[in-house]
Parts: sequence; C-alpha cells; structure tokens
Amino acid sequence: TGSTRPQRLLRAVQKNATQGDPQSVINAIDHFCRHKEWAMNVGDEKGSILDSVVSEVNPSTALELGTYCGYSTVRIARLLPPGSQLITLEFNPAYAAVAKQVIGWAGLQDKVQLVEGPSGDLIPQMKDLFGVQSFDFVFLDHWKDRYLPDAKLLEECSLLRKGSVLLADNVICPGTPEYLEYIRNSPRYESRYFKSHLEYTKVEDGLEKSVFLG
Ligand SMILES: O=C(NCCCOCn1ccc2cnccc21)c1cc(-c2ccc(F)cc2)cc(O)c1O
Ligand SMILES: [Mg+2]
Repeated sequence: TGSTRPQRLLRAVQKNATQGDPQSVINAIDHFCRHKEWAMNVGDEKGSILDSVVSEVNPSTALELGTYCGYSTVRIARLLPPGSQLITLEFNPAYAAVAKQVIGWAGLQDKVQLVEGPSGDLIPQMKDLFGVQSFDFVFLDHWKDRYLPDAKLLEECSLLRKGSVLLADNVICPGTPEYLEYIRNSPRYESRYFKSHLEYTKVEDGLEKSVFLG
C-alpha cells in the first residue's frame, strides 16, 4: 500500500506552500503537476480564465461540481467577497479527504462547504441543506456526461436566476459534446468559448461560459 497521487499532491502543498496563503497553495500544486506528476486540476492557464470570470461575477453563492484535490476550489474561494459561500461537491471520499486538507492549508475553510455525494442526488437538496435560493456562479468540472443533465436539473430546481453564470471545464478534452450542443443552441443561454489548453499540456481544451437568461 503506497501513497496515492492526491496524497503526494497534498504532501507537496504541505512542504512548499505557506499556511493561510492561497496563492502559494496554487503555485505549489501547479509546480507539482508540471514537474512531478500530471493531475486533472484546471491548472494555471485555464485557472486564469476561471479567475477573471469569478472576479467579474463576484458571486455571493457559488457551486463547484467536482472538487478533486481542491485546486479550483482554492482559486474560486480566494476571490469571493466576505460573507459569500462556495459549495463544492465531490463523489470520491479519498479525493474529498485530500481536498479538505488543501482548502484548510489555504485558510479558506470558512468560505467553503465540501459535500460528498453524487450531484444528481445533492442538487435537489441544495435549498433544504444549505438554504440556497439560487447560484450566481456554477463551475462544472465533474463527469463530463453529467454536465448536461445537471445543468437541466439546476434549471428545474430553480437554482439559476437571470444572470447566473455557468463555466464548464474540458469542453474539448475530454469533451462534453451533448452539453455544448444544448447550451449553444438554447435560447435561454448566451454562451462564449474561451480557447485554452488541457492543464499542463499543449493539447487544445477550453472553457464554455454561459449566462442564464431566465
Ligand atoms: O474526469 C475529469 N474530471 C472529473 C473527475 C470525476 O468527477 C466525478 N465527480 C466529482 C463530483 C461529482 C458529483 N457527482 C457525480 C460525479 C462527480 C477530468 C479529466 C481530465 C483528463 C483529460 C485528459 C486525459 F487524458 C485524462 C483526464 C481533465 C480534467 O480537467 C477533468 O476534469
Ligand atoms: Mg477539469
């Protein structure tokens, strides 16, 4: 029984990042993934696009689907205004355990609610569990075949309001063709593609930003 990649990533954070300094946590993970072991964090190039969208939206309530090791959780939470909340869903308990420690190392635990379980079950419970009326911002980064059903579920549960922003990772690689087809052709969304690269590689990938029109 050796360590897992998420555990080695966490160890790199604890070794190279300063507690309470989110940027040093981001830098430590990017360095580990670029020079030691690739991992499926959104990364620095797409992360800068994520930062600009989060800053523009300035969300009071945000949802992340797919925590993994907490890299994008830290990127988003570090930009949130005081009093705002980020809810992040993770299916894999081992990933969630690492993410909790990464988020804690960054000192952002008070802004983040990490919930374990499948999005299809948890999204309908958001209002009851967290008193959320609607989400200003949603980052989709989980199973690529769940992007479309979960976007529809958010609509059906009235968890989106006029102006809510969905930002989807990996729309090219691994790819989310059904989601792109739906969201780009729906009269209820205004979408824009941000061309970039798969984290830590030269492979094309990108983010799709979609504004819900109500
Ligand atoms: O697969 C990826 N992410 C998803 C993880 C599981 O998420 C499961 N999951 C997390 C919450 C959650 C809630 N409900 C259901 C499932 C739920 C993912 C994969 C790649 C990638 C690209 C090229 C490769 F050669 C290999 C991998 C890159 C990425 O950026 C990704 O995000
Ligand atoms: Mg991703």
